[in-house]
Amino acid sequence: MHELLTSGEMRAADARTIAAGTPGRVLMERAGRAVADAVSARHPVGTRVLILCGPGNNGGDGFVAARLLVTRGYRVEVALLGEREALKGDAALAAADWKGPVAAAAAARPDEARIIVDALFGAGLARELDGAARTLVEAVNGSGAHVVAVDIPSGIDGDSGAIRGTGVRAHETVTFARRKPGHLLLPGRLHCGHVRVADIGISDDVIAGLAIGTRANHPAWWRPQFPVPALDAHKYRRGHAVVISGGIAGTGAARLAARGALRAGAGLVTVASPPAALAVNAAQLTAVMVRPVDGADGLAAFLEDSRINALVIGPAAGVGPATRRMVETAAGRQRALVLDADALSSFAGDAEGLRGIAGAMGRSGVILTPHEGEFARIFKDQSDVVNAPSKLERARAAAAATGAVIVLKGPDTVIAAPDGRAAINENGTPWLATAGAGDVLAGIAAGLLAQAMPPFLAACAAVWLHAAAGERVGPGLIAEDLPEALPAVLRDLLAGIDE
Ligand SMILES: NC(=O)C1=CN([C@@H]2O[C@H](COP(=O)(O)OP(=O)(O)OC[C@H]3O[C@@H](n4cnc5c(N)ncnc54)[C@H](O)[C@@H]3O)[C@@H](O)[C@H]2O)[C@@H](O)CC1
Ligand SMILES: Nc1ncnc2c1ncn2[C@@H]1O[C@H](COP(=O)(O)OP(=O)(O)O)[C@@H](O)[C@H]1O
Ligand SMILES: [K+]
Repeated sequence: MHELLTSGEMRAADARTIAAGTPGRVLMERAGRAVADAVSARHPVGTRVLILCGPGNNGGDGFVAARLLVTRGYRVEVALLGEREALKGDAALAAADWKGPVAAAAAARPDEARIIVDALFGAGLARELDGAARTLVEAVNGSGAHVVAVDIPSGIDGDSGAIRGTGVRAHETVTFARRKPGHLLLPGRLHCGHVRVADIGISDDVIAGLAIGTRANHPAWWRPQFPVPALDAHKYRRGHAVVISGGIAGTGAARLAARGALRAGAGLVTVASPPAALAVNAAQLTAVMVRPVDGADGLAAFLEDSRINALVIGPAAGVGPATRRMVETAAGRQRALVLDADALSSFAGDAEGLRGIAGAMGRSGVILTPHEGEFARIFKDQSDVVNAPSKLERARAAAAATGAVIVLKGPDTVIAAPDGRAAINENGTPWLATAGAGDVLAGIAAGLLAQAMPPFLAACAAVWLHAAAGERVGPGLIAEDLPEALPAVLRDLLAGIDE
């Protein structure tokens, strides 16, 4: 149920269902019924409902909802954007079954409605809203009515979440079969309100047959591979993660990451500290160990210990050749890697260099955790990456370009694998927008890599756990709280209580 369908994939699902014997008009009837159900679930019979229908099948769903709501006793008004004679196919059939008046869109009075059903544009949105469509959407947004969007708020691009000209701000959205990327990606998500998925008879088999590559990031699909210590576990079986510390004025970030890795379950975690910062690190670490490691040569010597199997490089590490050499040293010794912050900025404009790193890693895997600023810095010369049509596709293109798992952070974090799989995260809280939160995320990812979780799933799990920890702490959250919130999050996760 967590697949996210593009408009093209939804069309394919529709076509396959119709080919298997369910007429399109029946799908539309079920879609319209789900919209009518959403209205009648919350609003008393007799309430005035304005249904705004567009020129395509989204409008057809609106005509069905109008007919059903009248039979249930609602005071329904229908306004159509475009000419009734221009309606085609199932939408024309649905309009013919509506026996009430149809006003022109220009005559609609959104400000007088209690409820507005937005059935203007759905998956067929093809360009920016302008003219009458734009005026109507702006009137809806200014109306104060409760707005129910059909499929996706009109003006929101279902594939990218972008606003095309202007976009309806809905209180709830009823979509069909599965959600679409635009329901999760910003700014689309902010326009959708509560999203409910209605079953209109597109089967799970049809969806499975489409081999959908994008999902909402949900534990259901990575929990089976989530590392849980066996009865006879010992710490070395749970992996040894290492975090490279910055210099004397920049040690906190590494400690945050290290604490995240330890709480995520790595058996041992060591902060590898420049000798000059050793005392600062040592004074503040207990369960996390600390070792003096001097530059790339020091790291090479430290990595003689083959039990060290995952590293975080980047938090407060410093931008420049010294950090790059650390990354190259770790990659050459085929340890799983999480590259964050300064390690990413050390590859500004050099996606090719990162590709070399991922190429040197063999099967160990590398996870890159850029925020938007770092992402833009790395890929500034890769127009196919920076100009991809959505955050989802940018992350996917970046993963393909580097051969690394990409975690493109933010309120709608996208996790993408080089093989094209991608997940959009939806849990979390804006309280995570605080210094050091990203360092903890890098550490959690490394903790899972140390326990041999496959890199893409480890990245998905880390993002979800980090966000769930953020939700649990909530107001007042500081980065130090996140590792400490993990035990309760993990307990619920492993008990199957999904947040
Ligand atoms: N695919 C499916 O499985 C199902 C689809 N259904 C509905 O069908 C919708 C998709 O229908 P369509 O493909 O007909 O597309 P839409 O109804 O979303 O929009 C297409 C129409 O809008 C016009 N248009 C697009 N962008 C415009 C703009 N910016 N300004 C003015 N006009 C614009 C197009 O010329 C076309 O006439 C879905 O969103 C859903 O609501 C449902 O009936 C149930 C089944
Ligand atoms: N508004 C938000 N809602 C949810 N999560 C957020 C929001 N803003 C930031 N985050 C998350 O917080 C973390 C911040 O990381 P980052 O930008 O690297 O900050 P820092 O470098 O200070 O640690 C990321 O995991 C990001 O996804
Ligand atoms: K709509």
